[in-house]
Amino acid sequence: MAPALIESNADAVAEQTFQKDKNQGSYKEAFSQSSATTNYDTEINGSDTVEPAKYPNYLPSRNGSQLIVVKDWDDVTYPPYEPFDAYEHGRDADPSFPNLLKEGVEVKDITANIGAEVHGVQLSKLNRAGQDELALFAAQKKLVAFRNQDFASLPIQEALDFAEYYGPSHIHQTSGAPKGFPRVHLVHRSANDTTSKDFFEERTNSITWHTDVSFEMQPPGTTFLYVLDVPKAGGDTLFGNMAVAYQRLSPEFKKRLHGLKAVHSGHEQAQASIARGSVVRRTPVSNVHPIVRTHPATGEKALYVNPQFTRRIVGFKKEESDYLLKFLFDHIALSADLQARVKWEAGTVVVWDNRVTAHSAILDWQDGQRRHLARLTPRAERPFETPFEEK
Ligand SMILES: O=C(O)CCC(=O)C(=O)O
Ligand SMILES: [Fe+2]
Repeated sequence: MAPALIESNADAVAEQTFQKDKNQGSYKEAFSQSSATTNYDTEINGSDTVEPAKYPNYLPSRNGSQLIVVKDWDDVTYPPYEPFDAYEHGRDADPSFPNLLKEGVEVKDITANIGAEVHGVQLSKLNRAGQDELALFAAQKKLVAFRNQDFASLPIQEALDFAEYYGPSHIHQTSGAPKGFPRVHLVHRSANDTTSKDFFEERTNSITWHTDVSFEMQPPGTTFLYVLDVPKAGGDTLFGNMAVAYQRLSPEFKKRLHGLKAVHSGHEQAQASIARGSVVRRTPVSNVHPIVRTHPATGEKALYVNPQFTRRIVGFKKEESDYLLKFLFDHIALSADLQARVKWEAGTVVVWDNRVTAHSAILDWQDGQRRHLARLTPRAERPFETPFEEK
């Protein structure tokens, strides 16, 4: 049986993987749902009795975001995505970052392999050159936590306009959105939500490594996540450096991975949403991407597979594919030496590059506290690969 957490939440923001139960013709959850859930059932538009949201304009709304409940694939809100020419602003950046990291700005690496924390920059005030530098800086550091930002207090449209410099927003197929802003992806667990207990009745941990919506033909690149309400302790987000994960492999193993492609599927996430009586906004898709992708600004190669959406290596038999993917997923999950966790505090905006990282929410905070974040998700180029190079 699926954990009660799934059943009591109308929508799951974090991507999930479900397995088809062939006998029943229904979908069963096969992997953990992360802590990132949007709960329509217990709270709509701020009717929470425990602790009001600091940013009620960012609470999930069904009507405002034109969500509809669909029972089959005929009745969807948005048409399929068409290919578009992505422009990589990181390529235009001055690598000495004169507009982003002006004198007095403090940059502290979070770990040796991934992440930086920055004080003294106001993202919303960056000029275009500074925005270009931000794309390159995020690609190099993989994730950057900017503290004391005004993003959450800006009109939502202004925050969206800032992010859309990097590419057209992704509209999530199942997640919640604030009223009138379907292009904002919400991560929300209300203060009166007590379903984590049920979750851990069924699961030993909540870690769900993924890269966002990798099933799309043109998945996101530079991505923004900012905090609205945060628990007193816990609710951190884990990030892993997938370029270092690639570099760690032996030359012979890397050579074998080059040229391989894998199927990434969004079908199960959509089906699971329908099974919960929730929403699907677009006909679900699968896409094939290279297992090693190259970053368009840095030229760096990175592993591009994740346990939430990557299903099968093209051309391999099932057992071969399962075996290799299990190794890669374990490699990503176990390599704490290429990971960092972001501790959210009021005013934090994390900018990360979804092309060269994986991440996971962590469900560990005490019930009775709201956790509420918003994600802006510009879409980028179709993943591509460049040949293996002997180092
Ligand atoms: O809730 C979190 O910490 C992360 C959620 C997430 O995976 C996302 O917004 O892409
Ligand atoms: Fe995510």
